[in-house]
Amino acid sequence: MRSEKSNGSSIIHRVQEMELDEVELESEYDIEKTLGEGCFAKVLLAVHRKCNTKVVLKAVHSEMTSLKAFFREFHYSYHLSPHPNILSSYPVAFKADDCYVFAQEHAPYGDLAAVIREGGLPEDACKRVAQQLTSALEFLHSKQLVHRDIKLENVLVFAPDLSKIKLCDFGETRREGCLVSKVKCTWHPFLPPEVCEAVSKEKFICRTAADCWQVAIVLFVCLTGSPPWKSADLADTDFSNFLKWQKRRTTKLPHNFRKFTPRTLRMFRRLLEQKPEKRAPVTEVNKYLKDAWLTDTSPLQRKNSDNLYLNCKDDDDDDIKHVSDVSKTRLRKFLNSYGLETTVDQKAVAKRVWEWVLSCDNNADSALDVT
Ligand SMILES: Nc1ncnc2c1ncn2[C@@H]1O[C@H](COP(=O)(O)OP(=O)(O)OP(=O)(O)O)[C@@H](O)[C@H]1O
Repeated sequence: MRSEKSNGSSIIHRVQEMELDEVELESEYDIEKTLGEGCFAKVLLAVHRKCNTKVVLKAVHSEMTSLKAFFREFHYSYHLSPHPNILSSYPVAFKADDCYVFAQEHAPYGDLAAVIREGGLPEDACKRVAQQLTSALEFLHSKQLVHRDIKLENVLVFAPDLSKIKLCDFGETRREGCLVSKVKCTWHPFLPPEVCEAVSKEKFICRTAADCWQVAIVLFVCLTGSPPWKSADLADTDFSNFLKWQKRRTTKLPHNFRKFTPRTLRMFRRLLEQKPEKRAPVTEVNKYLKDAWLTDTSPLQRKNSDNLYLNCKDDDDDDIKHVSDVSKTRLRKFLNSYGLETTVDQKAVAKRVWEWVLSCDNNADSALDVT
């Protein structure tokens, strides 16, 4: 076995902390808009006045996260940046008002949740996502890191035909083998069974296999437009039907898997293996990239294909934003009906975020951007 030092991964496990300068955000940056809002952070598109450079500022509320957690996210984000399918973070971190802030590059087309359409995306676009996401995770896993929160919102889009995507949000990233508790705020349908069954606050071992499961769910959603089940536990009929088929207790293929070719089914069977120790590594996906994935292209998928390429020719940012906002709201509503896995008091978070939004922004327009 190679030592950590010889494969160059030791630096990445040594999270560096530093003195954070206090910066008055509005005096150094023009805040153009709020790009996104997660459970703990607000993501702002800003122009650094002195350099006239457009950057994205991820501002994590200091009451909702520890300095240690902030440094960990900043450290991993920065050190993983060299990979072409990982969002680039800049070596810029500071404190502003009640937030810890670091800077990133801007993804002009938002996240994958905004692109997903009812009926699924065209097969070639899904394969492009598969290849790039796999490459990013291979890189992470080679450094013994586990992302732990692979979902549509954490895959950013740099080209509307999905020929360039990047993985982001390393707030939950941990070293493989360490003890972790459940990710606090994520979509339930994306959780692997070993995480679903862990009791809240209970610690369990962090494994790369969790990312492999989540990649499979992301690909399933890309190909069909919705997740395969509400929750990966036996009480969920869709999941238990899949499990019966997977374990060859029945030949009856679950209805939502019927559009896949035998090769795609094999890929899902291997990546969605119930036991993490038996689950295929993320590189499994590469074995199927040259195969056909869908038995037939549905009319909806054909329409979505036209839209995807139409976006490529369309230079009007506002139109793209409108289409993606509508799509994202639809998907969010849908996933909400499936349940958000969270131990966070959502009302308290929302109240605090709003207080913070109002106190951070001098300008009422940017506060209105928050969805
Ligand atoms: N660099 C970027 N360019 C464009 N949009 C971005 C960028 N970074 C984040 N976003 C948008 O902001 C959203 C939230 O970002 P991010 O996942 O980093 O925040 P978070 O608070 O960690 O979220 P979570 O709820 O997953 O913990 C993303 O889903 C995306 O829509």
